[in-house]
Amino acid sequence: MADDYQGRIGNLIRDARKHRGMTQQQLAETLGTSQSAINRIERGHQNLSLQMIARIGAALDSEIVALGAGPTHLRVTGPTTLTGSIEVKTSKNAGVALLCASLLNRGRTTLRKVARIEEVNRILEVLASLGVQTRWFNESDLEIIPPAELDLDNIDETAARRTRSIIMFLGPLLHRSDLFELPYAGGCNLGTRTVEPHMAALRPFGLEVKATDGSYHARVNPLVEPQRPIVLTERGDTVTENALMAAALHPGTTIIRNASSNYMVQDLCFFLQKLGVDIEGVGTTTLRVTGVTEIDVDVDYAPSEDPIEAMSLLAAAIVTKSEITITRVPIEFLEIELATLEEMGFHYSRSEEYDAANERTRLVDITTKPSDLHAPLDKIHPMPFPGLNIDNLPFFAVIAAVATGQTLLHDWVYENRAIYLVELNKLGGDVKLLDPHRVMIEGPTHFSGTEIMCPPALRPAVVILLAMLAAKGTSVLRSTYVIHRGYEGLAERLNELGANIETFRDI
Ligand SMILES: CC(=O)N[C@H]1[C@@H](OP(=O)(O)OP(=O)(O)OC[C@H]2O[C@@H](n3ccc(=O)[nH]c3=O)[C@H](O)[C@@H]2O)O[C@H](CO)[C@@H](O)[C@@H]1O
Ligand SMILES: C=C(OP(=O)(O)O)C(=O)O
Repeated sequence: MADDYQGRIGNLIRDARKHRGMTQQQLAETLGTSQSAINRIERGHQNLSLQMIARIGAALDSEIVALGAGPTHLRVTGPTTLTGSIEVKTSKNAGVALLCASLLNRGRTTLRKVARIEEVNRILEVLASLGVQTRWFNESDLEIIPPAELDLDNIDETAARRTRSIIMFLGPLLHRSDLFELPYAGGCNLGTRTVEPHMAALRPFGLEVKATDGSYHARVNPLVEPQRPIVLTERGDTVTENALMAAALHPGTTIIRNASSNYMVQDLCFFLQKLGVDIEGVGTTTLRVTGVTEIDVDVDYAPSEDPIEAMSLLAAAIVTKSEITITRVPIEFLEIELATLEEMGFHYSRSEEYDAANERTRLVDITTKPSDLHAPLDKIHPMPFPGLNIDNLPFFAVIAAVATGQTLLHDWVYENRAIYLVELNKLGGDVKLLDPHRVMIEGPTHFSGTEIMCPPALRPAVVILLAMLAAKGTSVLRSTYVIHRGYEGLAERLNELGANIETFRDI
């Protein structure tokens, strides 16, 4: 039995290592051991101490090697000053949209430099359960090959329920099946997130959905087609993407009004254009889509960089008063954030613009200058693009905390996200919740380290981590899955800039 147990652990470690794209040699170097020792461990020929298992789990930074030891935590020693250069990864939100859109294509889809994050992993698990073959190569390129028929009865419900993005299967699937079920969408716990706009946008394509027992029961009438422009009642990102994907395989022209023109929608449009779908109005709120009856091409596409990760890194530099260079910043999706920061006294320089690999999105490199910030004259609130991005709003909480004066943040969109920002008080902040949508933040704050449980929302969780970087002493951030949902190797990459963040598990 003992041998069997060691063998199973060895297999888990090998799978997790491969999943991270690491060689045995690389893992050995991280752990300060030899490649042959790793080889022995993976073949189940090594008796491992619990401590060693925990160290391997931390090095692989993976929930897969939980080995019953539970979630990962971060121990941060501050205050930190960051130096050096960091590259922005491609976006979570385009990544998941493109994975869903790959279901439109009967040919092979290759996506370049996809962020290796848990949200992507969950969608890959769902795709695998439907019979889609996916394969990572070159570390972060992804090949997706669909089967002739999707195995819709076998959908991985556990994976599906952990992401909001599963809702974007509706648009492509309505072309694949007349009757199917999808588990309810999950994602960040931000209060009620309606799916009604999705149903309204897809009804003109014949989709009727009944929501019961934790599932959406979908029935498609293929004879129904849009008779007039589809007017979205909300300018939402995923609802626009769903309408686009439904329109892509609808032969004829569909007009979508009040469409989101946000970054992930643009990436999806560029991808669909490569699949042969004609789309006019990309970057505006009226999209004119002329679809095709079948898509069967080998397509290669590189999504653009993540404006939210870029904002997170800017916030890291600002709260730690550091000079760092953030490369590959998608500038058109960060202009209002930067203008607001400039009004607050933030100094930086930027390079000339250059093209992202999709040849459409404009990028710059930004070098931050340590600055003394003051509160803005007006409140800060988000708007659909080209406004200040709703996912960037939480970062203004930790920035406002280090600025002198009072800043009002108004998150009119989410019922529950602002609430988590009050957690900054545990680190010495002065954040008052005026109502579920508004927080008043008074600075400057001298953060000091403490232990905090990760809020169940990605951006607020990262906000707390950034405050910990600036905090004096040791902090612990517990249960960090939610961060891995949207950021690849954030702790390791911040450590490369000089942060002191250790990943550990309870054993
Ligand atoms: C996978 C993905 O791409 N997720 C993004 C997407 O989620 P997603 O498109 O799923 O966003 P939701 O549909 O949840 O919309 C967010 C909230 O905004 C409200 N709303 C939205 C638009 C509008 O014009 N009026 C309005 O009231 C909705 O009712 C909802 O409460 O967009 C959100 C808002 O940009 C981002 O936070 C998410 O990161
Ligand atoms: C709210 C977010 O994501 P999701 O839509 O995946 O929950 C986010 O990216 O901050």
